[in-house]
Order: sequence, then C-alpha cells, then structure tokens
Amino acid sequence: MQVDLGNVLDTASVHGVSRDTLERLDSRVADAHNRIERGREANEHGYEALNLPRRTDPDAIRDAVSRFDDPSAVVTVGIGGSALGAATLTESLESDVDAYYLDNVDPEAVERLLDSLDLASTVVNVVSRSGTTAETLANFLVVREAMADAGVDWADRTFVTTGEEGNLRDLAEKHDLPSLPVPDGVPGRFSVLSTVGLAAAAICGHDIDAILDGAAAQESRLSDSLFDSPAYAYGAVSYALAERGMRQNAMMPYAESLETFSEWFAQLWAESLGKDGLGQTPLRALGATDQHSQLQLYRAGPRDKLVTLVRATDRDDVSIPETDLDGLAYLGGSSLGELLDAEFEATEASLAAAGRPNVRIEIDRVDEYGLGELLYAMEAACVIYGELANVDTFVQPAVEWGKRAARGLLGGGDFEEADAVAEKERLVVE
Ligand SMILES: O=P(O)(O)OC[C@H]1O[C@](O)(CO)[C@@H](O)[C@@H]1O
Repeated sequence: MQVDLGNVLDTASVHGVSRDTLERLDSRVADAHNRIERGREANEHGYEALNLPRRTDPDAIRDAVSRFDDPSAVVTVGIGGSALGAATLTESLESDVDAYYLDNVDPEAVERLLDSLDLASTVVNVVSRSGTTAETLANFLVVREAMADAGVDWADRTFVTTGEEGNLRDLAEKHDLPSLPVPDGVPGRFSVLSTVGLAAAAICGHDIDAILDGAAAQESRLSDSLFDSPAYAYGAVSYALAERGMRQNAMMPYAESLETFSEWFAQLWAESLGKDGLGQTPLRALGATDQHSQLQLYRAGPRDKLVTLVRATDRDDVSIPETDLDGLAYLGGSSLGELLDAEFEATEASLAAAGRPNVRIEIDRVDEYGLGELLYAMEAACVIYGELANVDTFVQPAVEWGKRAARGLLGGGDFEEADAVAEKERLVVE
C-alpha cells in the first residue's frame, strides 16, 4: 500500500501544505505516535484497536463458525461498527456464500430479505458490543420468529458476537448459543479486524489470516515520522487540510468492490473525529461513476474538500471489442481497466488543475491482504488525526440523546428527550 501526497502540497493546490509545514507537522506526529504507542502497550481503551493484528485469534473464529457446515447464506444482524466492517470484507470479496446485513429497521427491507432466504441453510450472526442496541435486538426477534415460522430451529442456526454482559449475552447463555467475544477496549468502528468483522468473512470462506497479515504489514509501518508510515501520512495530512478549511473528505474508491468500504470509513471518520465542533465530514463517492454526479462540486464548488482517490493497481480486466463506430475507435482494443485507470488519473489531474487537494491511496489488489492493509491504515490514520486534533477519538456521546428519545417514544422509560420530540417546532408546507 502507498499514499501519494503530491497533490496536497502548496505547489499543487490552493490551501495546500508546504514541505516546511509537513516537516513541522512531523514533529507533532512523533509526539502523537509516542502517545499512541504508550496507549497500545498499556492496552488502553481505543488504542487497543491497533493491537488487533497480533491479538485476534483466527483459529478461534474459524472453530466457532465451523459448526455451520456449507451454509447458503449468512445474515449479520448488527448496526454501525457491528455490521460495516464485516460488510466491507464480504462485499469486497467473492464467495459461494451469500452475505446479507440487517443493519436497519426498515420493515419492507427486512421482510423482503427474509422472504428471499432459505432460512434452513442460513446462518444468523447477531453482533452487538453492548448487547442493548434497539435496532439489532428488534431485528433479531423478527428473524427468530421468521425462522420458527419456517420450522427452523433458530438456536441451531444462530451464533452471537457480543460483550460479557447485556441482553444478547443473557440470551446466548439462556439458549446455550455458540458465541464469540468482542475485544475489550475496541470501539465498534475499530473492530473489523476482530471477531466482529472476521466471523462473517470466515463463514464466507475468506482467508482471515491474510486479512490480519495485511493489517500487520501496516502496523509494522507505524513510526514516529509521517514520511515512513502511509497511515500516519494520510491521517496527518487530512488533519492539516481540515485545519486549512478542508472540512469535508470525499472517499472515492475506483472499485465497485470498495463501495461499502466508504460506508465503513464514514462511520470511522465521523464518529471518531466529530467532537467539540471539530471534525472532517466523510462523503461517500465511487469512481468512475461519481465523476458524472459529484465531480462538478468537488472541482468548482466551495474550497472545503479533500478528495481521497483509492485504487488497486492490479485487477482482473475485460477487453473492449474493436469497433468501426465513428468516434469510438479509440476505445476498441483497450480494456475497461485501462479506461478506469485513465478516468482515475484524469480526475486526479483535473482536481489538481483546479487547485483542489487530493490524495492517492493505492493497494496492490482488492483481496484479503490488500483489505487488511487498507482497513488498518485508515484506523491508524484516524487515531493519529484524533491525537493531532486533540479530540477523544474513541467515544461517541452525541449518539446517546437520540437513543434515549427513541426509547422513550416506545415506552421504554421516562426520558426528557422523548418529551422534547413532542415539542418540535413546526412549519408545515403541503
Ligand atoms: O455494537 P453495538 O453496541 O450494538 O453498537 C452498534 C453501534 O452503535 C454505536 O454505539 C453508536 O450508537 C456505534 O459506535 C456502534 O458501532
């Protein structure tokens, strides 16, 4: 994996950073790295996430899911970091096992999925660190009833990934369900390289050792200089640009298989860095498609965005047939991969020509190793950004208000937040 910072330098973009600025920033990176290393060595909450490549036990994960012989599908019932990491892995890699995610409570979508499944050959993986998340538990109760209605012994097709306490742990113990622990000290958005993200990947037959090997490769690159660590280079430069007004970061992978990665990145970046009025808003984009929908804004809209362009340098390819159609001969005999690369490089240069900062991230292939590298590097980038911004990267207190309001609206307790919902200001136009 490599990161190319060329187009964020002040020689390439307005609001860019000078090499002198990067050198000064590097001394702050050294301090932040030392703080991170102390946190890792002490297994401190959050920093522990960066120890996962060495701490996660792939054999324990494989053993736990080995009981489910030859499933046709796996449904992960979870939300946020309890679903997005697994989804990123399974939707980036090919498998004979269909992987689905119930990470919302849209009744039509839940019903449509359950109606489509052969529940007798489906594995259900219920994932919740807290074991109390309303959406996850509600969906599990619906799935359990659907399995019972289908004459399927739900306890025989279900395993649970959860903390040591909470409703889900109680349920697992009550019904003697197979379960996997969630790692202590690792917030959900940082847990993809643990049981939380790797169990579904293992059920789908993916090489979870290679995922961890890729992550370990990026772990080995963490250093006291951003010039020696792709992860720290990306995180530090993202921070420096946010300080210069680039308060949005468009994550734009040029690979359909990385579309869900952008969703995972969005939670990681938003929930970690959106604190104390600070943060950098992650935008989800996909190349080359969003050149035809969002590039106009990125290139000619407000000068408030960093664009992160991601691609694999090696991929399977499809030839474009020769053609005698006027004006299209230049495409004939080329390939879709060559066209995708040309679009990537043209978009990169187009942004630079308009003085719009952009970073290039390249992995070799979208395979288990490459995904492990990319995911670990983004987590480490997020951690160093949080240290430089001096925010508490590993908590998410702002999400609790809405949870209390929703629970109160459903009669789950007396919460003043629910009262506030009833007092909404109204100006209705029909
Ligand atoms: O794994 P849990 O405890 O169900 O939480 C799911 C998600 O909800 C959040 O706690 C936010 O509400 C995320 O940080 C987390 O990934």
